[in-house]
Amino acid sequence: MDQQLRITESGWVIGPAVRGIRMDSRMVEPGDIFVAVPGASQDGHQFIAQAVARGAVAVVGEKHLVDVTVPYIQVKSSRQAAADLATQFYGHPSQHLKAVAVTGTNGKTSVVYWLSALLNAAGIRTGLISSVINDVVCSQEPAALTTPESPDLQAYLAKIVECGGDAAVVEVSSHGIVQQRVRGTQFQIAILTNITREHLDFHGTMERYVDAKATLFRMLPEDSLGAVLNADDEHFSTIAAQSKAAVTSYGIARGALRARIVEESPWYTEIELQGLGVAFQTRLNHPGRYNIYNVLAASAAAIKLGVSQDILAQEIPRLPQVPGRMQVTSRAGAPMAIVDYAHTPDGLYQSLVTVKKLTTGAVWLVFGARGGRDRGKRPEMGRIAATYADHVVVTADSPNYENAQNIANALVEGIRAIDPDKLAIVELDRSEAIRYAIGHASPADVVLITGRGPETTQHFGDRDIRLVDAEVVEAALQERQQQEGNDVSGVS
Ligand SMILES: CC(=O)N[C@H]1[C@@H](OP(=O)(O)OP(=O)(O)OC[C@H]2O[C@@H](n3ccc(=O)[nH]c3=O)[C@H](O)[C@@H]2O)O[C@H](CO)[C@@H](O)[C@@H]1O[C@H](C)C(=O)N[C@@H](C)C(=O)N[C@H](CCC(=O)O)C(=O)O
Ligand SMILES: Nc1ncnc2c1ncn2[C@@H]1O[C@H](COP(=O)(O)OP(=O)(O)OP(=O)(O)O)[C@@H](O)[C@H]1O
Repeated sequence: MDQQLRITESGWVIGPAVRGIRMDSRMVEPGDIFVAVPGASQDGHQFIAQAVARGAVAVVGEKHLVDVTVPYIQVKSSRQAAADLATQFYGHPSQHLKAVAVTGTNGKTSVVYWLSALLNAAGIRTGLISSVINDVVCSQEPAALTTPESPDLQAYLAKIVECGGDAAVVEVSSHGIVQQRVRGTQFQIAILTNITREHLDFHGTMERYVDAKATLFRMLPEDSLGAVLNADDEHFSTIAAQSKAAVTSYGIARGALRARIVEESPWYTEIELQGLGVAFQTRLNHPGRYNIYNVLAASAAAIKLGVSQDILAQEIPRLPQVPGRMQVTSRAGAPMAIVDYAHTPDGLYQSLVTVKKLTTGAVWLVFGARGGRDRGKRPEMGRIAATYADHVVVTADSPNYENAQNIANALVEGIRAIDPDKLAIVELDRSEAIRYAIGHASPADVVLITGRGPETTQHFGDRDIRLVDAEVVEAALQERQQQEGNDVSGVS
């Protein structure tokens, strides 16, 4: 076969027989180009022979290698090459779309879902790339990462174009930015929700974490529709200063688009949106002040993309439930159970203060912390749990390769520092922990289960367990009902 990959002074030349770009040898099919990436736990260069055996027609890598049996091109950065190759191979799909990036510590998925709902309601056919699903307008599949690797992202964007999409809303993690997964994607708008502590295992310091987020805004072309930034966030000025493109701000206290709170109830907020050419009153049927920020972010971007005030006023009250975010299950005579994805200190704080307003009873919190991630946030999350919950059940999240008991101990340390009496129990079996809280709570109480939202798999080293919090909640509520039925029949 003719050589299918060359690099020239003007860039990559990809042959007509190339079928795709792969960074994982296990996914290689005949005709693919394999890009070997040195990773945190493995080195992609070790898998070149496997990729070639599976039919790779060319290989790109960072090491000097002489024994590769197909054309091998050495580059400075494999991740950069993968992004450049993928963007070119898929025909620069973002240039045919209104592409919007959403980044921030918390709220990305909510904003991505809500913005795509607003755009679709306005007749702008919108694809959605998120940590929950990747929806390419004519089909969708579950997501593996928050931001797909660059070849996958470009393939999704190309599919959105092929399916007749007009826009794409992409959830962009800080890992994704640093690992160049969005390189080559031409965004028209980049949204920042907020920046609080997270992922310091990966970034090292808050300064580097903020700078990783800022990279996305440095990437925005001057003639794009610009940055949409939370004016109430403490990092607003730092990020705004780095955008060459226009900055549109939003907020409750300040911002070009502001939300005046007309009426605040535990379950909804009546808000008046003012600025950017709109002024109207509407109702957000999702609890929590943080969701006002999420709707502001989505609305500001929607307005920039031409969505009218009438559509916003009509659609905001029916914005969808984001899977696993404040997902409520209630049964008569039993405590209300809420599954939420809060997994950062600020997310947990927001979630707890919101839930506290939903009940006159006590708040039970069932939570853990993910293994292999930012250890420093654990005692802080323990302190927040003890401050805002009435009873705390410590359990396992996905421990990954860490010891679940050690993770729990770090959470307990934070709880004990505030109030040892808040700790109801440490139960590492997550199903049992949820059962315990639902079994012991009073009907007026709320049981909040945080950290995993809609996730379906708990990872213990190399062992995976299927576990969906909402399913365990259902089973626990049924058990409670049965138990109460038995108790009543026992009495009579
Ligand atoms: C910490 C991190 O970002 N890890 C990512 C990184 O893994 P790594 O560097 O450890 O890769 P590795 O396992 O050492 O393998 C190195 C290379 O060899 C390849 N390989 C590996 C095995 C094999 O048999 N054949 C093969 O070709 C891998 O595909 C990879 O390209 O590169 C891999 C592939 O390029 C990613 O899949 C992997 O994401 C893992 C799955 C992950 O969980 N990442 C999380 C931390 C992540 O990125 N999360 C953010 C969001 C976080 C948030 O918002 O909370 C996200 O965007 O999803
Ligand atoms: N604007 C916000 N500010 C603070 N906390 C928020 C905000 N929006 C949502 N949260 C909390 O964070 C949790 C995760 O929300 P969401 O999934 O929208 O964020 P995310 O940034 O996409 O997280 P991830 O990237 O890890 O998927 C929610 O369940 C809620 O508890």
